[in-house]
Formats: sequence, C-alpha cells, structure tokens
Amino acid sequence: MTDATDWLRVVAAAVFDDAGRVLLARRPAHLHQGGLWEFPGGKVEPGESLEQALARELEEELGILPRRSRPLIRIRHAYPDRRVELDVWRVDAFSGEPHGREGQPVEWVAPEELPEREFPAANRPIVNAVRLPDRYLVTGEPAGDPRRFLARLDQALTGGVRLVQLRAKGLPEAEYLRLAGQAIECCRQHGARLLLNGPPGWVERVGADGVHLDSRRLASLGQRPLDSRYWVAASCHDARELARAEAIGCDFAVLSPVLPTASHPGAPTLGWGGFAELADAARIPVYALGGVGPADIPRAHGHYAQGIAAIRALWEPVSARS
Ligand SMILES: Nc1nc2c([nH]c(=O)n2[C@H]2C[C@H](O)[C@@H](COP(=O)(O)OP(=O)(O)OP(=O)(O)O)O2)c(=O)[nH]1
Ligand SMILES: [Mg+2]
Repeated sequence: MTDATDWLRVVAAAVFDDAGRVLLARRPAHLHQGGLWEFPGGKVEPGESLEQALARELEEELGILPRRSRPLIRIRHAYPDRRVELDVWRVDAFSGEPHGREGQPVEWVAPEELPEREFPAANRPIVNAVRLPDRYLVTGEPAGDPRRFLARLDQALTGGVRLVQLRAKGLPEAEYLRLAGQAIECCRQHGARLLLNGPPGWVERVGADGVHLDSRRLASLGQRPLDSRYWVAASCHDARELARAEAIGCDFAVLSPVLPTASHPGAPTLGWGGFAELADAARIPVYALGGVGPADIPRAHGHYAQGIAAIRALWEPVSARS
C-alpha cells in the first residue's frame, strides 16, 4: 500500500494571458527534471492550503498574484527517484508583470505549440488539459436534411463550443463521411476541432482532428490507433475502462453517467462523488457526461473534471428543451 506521505505535494499553474497564451518556465539545470519546461510552481509547505501555496509560489517565482484561478487537473506520477502529486491550477487573471524572479527563462506560448516543448514525463496529461476546452459537444443523431444538422452545429460553435464529437451511429459509411467533411469545414471556420465517433481509419480519410472510441472500440484496441498529431478520446464508465484508455495512450476520456438522463432512464449513475473518485485517480483529463450541462462546469471543476460533455445541453436549442 502507498502511504499518502510518500508523495511530494506540488502546486503548479497554467497562467493565461488575454491572448490565450500560457506561461512556461525552464527548470534550472541542476534541479530535479532540470532543463525541461514546466508550469511555474513548487512544493506545498506544511500547513498551507493549495491556494496559499499557489499564491506564494507564483509570487516567489514570477512576481505575480493570482486574481482568478480554478483547479485544472491533479496528476500523480512516479519518477524513478521521487513521486509527485501535481495539483495544477488554471490562472486566468493576475496582477503584476510576470518575470523569472529566480533567473529562469520564461516564455508565453500558444497552447497548440505546447506539444513541441520538452516537459517532465508527468506533464503529458497536464499539457492535454491545458489544450482542451471545458465543453465537449457530442452531436445529436442527424435526421432529415443535413443542412439543418450543420446549421445547428454552426449555432453551437457560435456559442463558443470548440471541441466536437460527430456521433451519428445511424448513418451508413458514405453518408457519415460526407457529413464529416462538411462538419469539419464548419468547425474550421470557428477554430474548433472535430473528432469522429467511428473507425480510426476514417480520420485521415476526411481530415478530422481525431477519433472518439466508444467502449467497444476501446476494448478491441491494443494500442493508440493514431499518432500524436491527432486527438484520441474514449468513452468510459468505470475504473477498468479508464485504465484501458490510459494504457493504450488516449489523450482524454469521457466518464458517464454522472446523473440520470432522459436517454437512459433508471440506469445506475456515478453521482458527483463517484465521478470525482474515478476522475482524480485517472492519469488523463476526464469530462463529466450524463445529465450535465454548461451550468455544471464549476461543479465539474471542483470534482476533478476537465469540464462537461453533453449532447442535449449543448446541442438542442434552449427553446426545444423541456
Ligand atoms: N513546478 C512544476 N514542477 C513540476 C512540473 N512537472 C513535474 O514533474 N514537476 C516536478 C518537478 C519537481 O520534482 C517538483 C516541483 O518541485 P520544485 O523543485 O519546483 O519545488 P520548488 O519550486 O518548491 O523548489 P525549491 O524551493 O525546493 O527549490 O515537481 C511542472 O510542470 N511544474
Ligand atoms: Mg518550482
């Protein structure tokens, strides 16, 4: 059994500027994981809350005071020589002008450029969490005129959605691929990403941004089906499926059902407590799905979620909901 005291508790911050760039610092060569890029932060001192530790570290290392922050992800990682529990916060407003107060180089970097930087091994899920939005739209099943479907997609994107899963189980291959091509174009216009809920081989054929594996595909794959230029996500319902998603190298997961839904009445749910336990133990970002919507995003962040995934709450026009 592992004793909680075995873990070195560390807080770190993804500090964002108004242009959406994130601040990186380079670890001094002589330290643990030296020479690599990091999110500024450091060890939690005895008696400190996480927020206190975060404020102290950002003052010491960058000369800034966080004004608006929230939990982003918590990751445990065992290096050969130490085990760290990294509590990473997203800081969206701060006072002061950040600079490397300990002589360390610091740099503002666009999130999409983060994969080109070298980080400590623990940081892979953190980098994904920084790059991913807090809402993940799962499209409703297309029916009838595809133009109506695309208009609705456009509406969701106009509302700020930046990550979409094209879920259309009822469409034959040719129709799915045609719709995917149109949906990708629509997403591009809004700077959004589209993942296909389908065979991974379709992704390169239509130029999508990645694949979303349903439980069946997740169970059938022995390894990550696409290289790191693409997103690979998975639908999970329990610890076993989450472990599988991690083992094959998925970038993130969706965990459901958190709450009862109209589509699965009477099905057992995780509840926020059950969700939080699984999401905290996961080593990849996890979205909460099932009976949740944008209004639940703050609650999701308080329960170790990347954010919320939804069909109903993000797709259907508000007026069409009961
Ligand atoms: N700050 C930070 N630490 C990270 C990241 N990734 C990662 O594996 N770590 C590890 C490296 C270290 O083992 C530990 C952080 O400890 P630290 O050496 O920065 O602690 P500190 O700022 O309090 O430094 P010190 O006062 O002890 O010199 O967490 C990251 O992105 N940011
Ligand atoms: Mg530090």
